[in-house]
Amino acid sequence: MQDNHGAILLISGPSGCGKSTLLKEVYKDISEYYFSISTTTRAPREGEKNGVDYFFVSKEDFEKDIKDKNFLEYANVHGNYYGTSLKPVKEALKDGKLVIFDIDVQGHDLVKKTDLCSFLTSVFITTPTLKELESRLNNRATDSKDIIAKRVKNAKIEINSIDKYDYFLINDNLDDASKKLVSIANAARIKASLFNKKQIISEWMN
Ligand SMILES: Nc1ncnc2c1ncn2[C@@H]1O[C@H](COP(=O)(O)OP(=O)(O)OP(=O)(O)O)[C@@H](O)[C@H]1O
Ligand SMILES: Nc1nc2c(ncn2[C@@H]2O[C@H](COP(=O)(O)O)[C@@H](O)[C@H]2O)c(=O)[nH]1
Repeated sequence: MQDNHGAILLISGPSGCGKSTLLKEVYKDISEYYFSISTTTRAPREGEKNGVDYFFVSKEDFEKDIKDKNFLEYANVHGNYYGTSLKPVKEALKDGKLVIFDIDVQGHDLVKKTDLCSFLTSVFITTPTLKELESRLNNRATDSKDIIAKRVKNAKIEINSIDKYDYFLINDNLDDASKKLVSIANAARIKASLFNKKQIISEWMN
């Protein structure tokens, strides 16, 4: 019986709640993972590297990828395209890796509709308050006032999707939140391994 199962850990949450910061902490404590690097039409921020943070592409190239069916999911988020490439995700799952998605609520809904949903564990992350979210976006100082206002406005819409997720995590104290996320990542592998139920039942019956 195969015991090397792939799994998907999908995290969403309003811009600035600390998803990337939390993931950096989690990577210190988990192994055999693959972070799905998204493709986006957003301009790179200072310090962001192509192929590390995102694959930064033009709108035309993104639309060609849509046409060629290269995405598992894609969405317009805060005015730009973002998408998850299907091929590397499938390969990582085949290799038994824990595949990590940092995607928005629309992407979550779309992944849930695909045949990869059996591998999925999802977590919605927030700050304790909306004020704290705004303050983190301001302190991060990577976006203009207009962009921050748009992201805070969208946060109020995104929070309504909270009940669609398996877990809800408040990123208040970073250390506490990252420990909880490590536990969820480990549970995600166990959940995906239950996929083998049918195989076990059929072995018992034959
Ligand atoms: N627990 C925390 N307490 C205080 N500040 C935090 C905490 N976690 C993250 N931050 C800070 O909040 C800011 C936003 O964090 P981060 O960039 O990780 O958010 P994000 O959810 O990945 O945002 P986006 O969706 O825009 O990519 C950063 O400046 C980060 O240092
Ligand atoms: N539906 C998707 N959403 C994605 C993807 N990659 C990132 N995101 C989400 O976009 C926002 C904004 O990110 P930022 O880097 O511009 O601050 C954030 O909520 C991400 O989770 C994707 O491939 N698909």
